[in-house]
Amino acid sequence: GSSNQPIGNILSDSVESFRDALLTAQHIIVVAGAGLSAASGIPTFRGAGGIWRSLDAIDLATPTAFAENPSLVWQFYHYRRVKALEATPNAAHHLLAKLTIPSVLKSIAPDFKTYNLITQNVDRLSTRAMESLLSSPSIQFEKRKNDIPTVNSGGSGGIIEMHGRLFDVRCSKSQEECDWVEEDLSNPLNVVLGMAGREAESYESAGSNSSEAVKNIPVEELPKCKKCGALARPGVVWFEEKPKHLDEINKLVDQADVCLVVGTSSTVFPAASYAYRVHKRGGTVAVFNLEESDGDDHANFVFYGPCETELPRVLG
Ligand SMILES: CC(C)NC(=O)[C@H](Cc1c[nH]c2ccccc12)NC(=O)[C@H](CCCC/N=C(/NCCC(=O)O)S[C@H]1O[C@H](COP(=O)(O)OP(=O)(O)OC[C@H]2O[C@@H](n3cnc4c(N)ncnc43)[C@H](O)[C@@H]2O)[C@@H](O)[C@H]1O)NC(=O)OCc1ccccc1
Ligand SMILES: [Zn+2]
Repeated sequence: GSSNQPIGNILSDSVESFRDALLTAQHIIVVAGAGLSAASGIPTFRGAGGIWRSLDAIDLATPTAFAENPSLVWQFYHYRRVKALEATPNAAHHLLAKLTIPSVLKSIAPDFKTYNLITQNVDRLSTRAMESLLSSPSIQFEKRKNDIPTVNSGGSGGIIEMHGRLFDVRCSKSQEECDWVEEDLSNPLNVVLGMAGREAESYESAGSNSSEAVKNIPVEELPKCKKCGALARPGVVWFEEKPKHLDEINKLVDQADVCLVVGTSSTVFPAASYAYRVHKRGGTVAVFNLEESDGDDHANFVFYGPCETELPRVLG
């Protein structure tokens, strides 16, 4: 573990001991981050992945950046929409989805009552993994046997997208002023963004990652609210903005006795505080990460390596 390990926080990587802890688990939560989608080709925020057109992703995901340059921020999110549409869920997404099947989860956590995924990712890959699970033949049989949860069915089996959804488009006015929002999977989202994206790609393939590739799209050509005609924005939660579903999440965090921390650097709050809260109450925390992260400080177990192989190895 990292040098500033608090005294007494013995970190184990024993699959056996972790599986033992699951035998008495009742309320299981998973807190996931960009590392969950890394194997699907979605860049993470840290390292090279976090740089778009030589701009830091974290600086673009703010209300200020959008107010100052909506053209730039829309091209950033359009790029991520294209990436996320081209991507497919990986083994880690599928494993976490499969655990929503009671008979599957019971085989490793016989006493479980609730299981919920709290994701910081906006790429919709966990939902797609769930949708393909629900449409798979074996599930149809299981469905008839006992009630399979639908996505976000409150209580258990839910996928909670606390930082919003990349494919949601909403009015840029405040909720109170205009509550228009719709999920729009069209690619491109609009012609101008499509053209800008394609031109940028030619830049990129010419090896220059420069901000020159960013077009200056007039605001009136950017996506519009279909209710009041105002400028629209991506339906994600930007820094300084209140995350979604906080009440439901806080209830789940307060009752959880097992928390899996998957592919997150545990640096963005309040998401980074959940494992700590479970650990402080004597719950079991297991971190799945390629490498050491701040999450190790409040964990009992750590499984270093790609989560797309470690999750199936430890929980499959
Ligand atoms: C930078 C940080 C210090 N700042 C914050 O936390 C801020 C401010 C703050 C609030 N409270 C605090 C307390 C202390 C300090 C600061 C704060 N928080 C906020 O602003 C939040 C909102 C934060 C949400 C911002 N939106 C995102 N995303 C959506 C948009 C978009 O995506 O564009 S955050 C975004 O960045 C974060 C990136 O972190 P990760 O997902 O973990 O990704 P990262 O690249 O960092 O790490 C990847 C990890 O995976 C590992 N990995 C890689 N590959 C693999 C692999 N294959 N397998 C396993 N692991 C792997 C790597 O090793 C690495 O560890 C995610 O949360 C992601 O969603 N809002 C808020 O607090 O509002 C107030 C409020 C509260 C209540 C009521 C009213 C108002
Ligand atoms: Zn509107």
